[in-house]
Amino acid sequence: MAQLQDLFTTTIHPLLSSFLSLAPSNKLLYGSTAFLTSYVVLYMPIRFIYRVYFDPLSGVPGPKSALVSENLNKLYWIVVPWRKGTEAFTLRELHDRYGPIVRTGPRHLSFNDIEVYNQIYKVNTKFPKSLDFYNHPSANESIVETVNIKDAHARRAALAPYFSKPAVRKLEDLIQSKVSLFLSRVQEIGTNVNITRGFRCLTVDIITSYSYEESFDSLSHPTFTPGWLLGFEQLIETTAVQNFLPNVFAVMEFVMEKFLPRSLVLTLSPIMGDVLNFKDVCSNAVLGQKVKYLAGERDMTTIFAQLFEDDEKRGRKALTDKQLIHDALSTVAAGMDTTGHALSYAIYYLIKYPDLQRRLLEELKGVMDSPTAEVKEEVLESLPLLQGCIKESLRFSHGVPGPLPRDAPADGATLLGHHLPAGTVILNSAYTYHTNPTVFPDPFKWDPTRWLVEDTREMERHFIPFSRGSRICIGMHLAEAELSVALGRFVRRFEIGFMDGFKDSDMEWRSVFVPKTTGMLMIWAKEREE
Ligand code: HEM
Repeated sequence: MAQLQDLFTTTIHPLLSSFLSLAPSNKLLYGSTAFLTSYVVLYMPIRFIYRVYFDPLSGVPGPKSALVSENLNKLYWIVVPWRKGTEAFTLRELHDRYGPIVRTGPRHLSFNDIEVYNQIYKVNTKFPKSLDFYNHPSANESIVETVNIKDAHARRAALAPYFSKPAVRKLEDLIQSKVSLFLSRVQEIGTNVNITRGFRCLTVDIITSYSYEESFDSLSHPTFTPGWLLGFEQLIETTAVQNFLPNVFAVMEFVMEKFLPRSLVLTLSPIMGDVLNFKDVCSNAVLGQKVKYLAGERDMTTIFAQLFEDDEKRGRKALTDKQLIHDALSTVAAGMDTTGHALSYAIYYLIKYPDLQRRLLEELKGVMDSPTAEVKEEVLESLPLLQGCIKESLRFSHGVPGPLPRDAPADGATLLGHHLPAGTVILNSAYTYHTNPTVFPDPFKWDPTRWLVEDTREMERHFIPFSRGSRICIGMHLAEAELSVALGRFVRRFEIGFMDGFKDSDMEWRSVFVPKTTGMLMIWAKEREE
């Protein structure tokens, strides 16, 4: 006790007194330096030791460097240029090194075990989407980012009837007519066709016609490059930053949207300008429709119309304007790039492997006697090689390749023999499952014939482009119909080839929520003679 008193009078007291006698600006400087130093030199090492040896997750294998700081881990994927968007690849490597469960951060566990996956992504799951990830200010009130299980269930229930298989069958005329328009536009352009963007325009015109009665009319753009698409491409680039600094992004967005003329925003930050333009297109579409609906135009058969009013029978409130805008934005995003990307991969590989293209053409000729013949989706769905090409392209594009994080429930969970306390964030990446060499031999080979064998059950069990369970992709049947009709009719109609200058490396991707290729798929297309 006497020693403590000595320490106080000889060291601490003089230090404190001289600190208190400093000028206020010096006080701030020395105070923050002392705080930062003790944070880095004392707090961080002690916290690190606790995480490595004493934390409830300390028994889970994984790189110890990942336990230093949650924020540094996130920052790593944002600021190191060559690591941007490569998290999915790293997670797969970590599973190769450490096994089916890896601790990838202080609170983060990644899994590579399909039974665990099925337990988490199931109907009536107790594992909600994690706010650690679903917090992007531009979409955090959308259905996709609704983390509360009950709220998400109510919002899905309102949309589900519009996306069931029978409902999508009723959309066949719309899908076929948009595909016809798309094919004639491709024929007209003929050379230097940016088919990556072409497929995006096709899928977005379908989903916007269904959502708002009027499509964005992207297919009529001379080069498939409408302004809003550039905005979308920029928005998707900002997802990691939005996730890391949601409040900063939200404030920036708010200030730029409400207080600055758009021309100035476009000069100061072209990315933000494009993002806001894209947001405007989506919000004008949905709010414009709401005005018409509330003015008495009630005979709309679109997805959004029923969300403008309370549904007393089901105890559901009308969506707020912010929810409507976020849904409009995320439905376009969810439905466009995923489908477009799978179609681009199919075309890329069919050009690369002409023998497979010839085989597919023969199959298609069996149901379409001329390059421009009509064919029902139902018929295309029954063609084994076409469906093999679609499955393989979905396996290669993954839907969302990186983790779709879920939280451990409030009372924790035990997975693969480890207890996960509440607050644990659980990661599962489609990329890891889709490239498992035991299930998909030679996994990086695009091989649609792997789906033509008698027993595909093991592959199907590991095939998760649309996710599973109560948060499975709501647009899955629509996407499947678009994929069959667009790919089948495209290959039957055109001879195709790469443009000079196109390189295989243009199709390499990194994950910005959805995959983003380094370049665009540039092709020529010429109508077949027979
Ligand atoms: C090949 C095409 C598609 C793929 C691979 C795909 C994939 C996915 C995946 C993996 C999820 C789960 C995301 C998560 O857990 O956070 C999802 C959710 C969703 N998808 Fe798709 N999607 C496709 C097409 C579509 C289409 C055409 C629509 C049309 C509207 C759509 C609308 C949605 C919506 C609204 C959700 C959120 C569901 C929820 O959170 O409960 N998707 N999709």
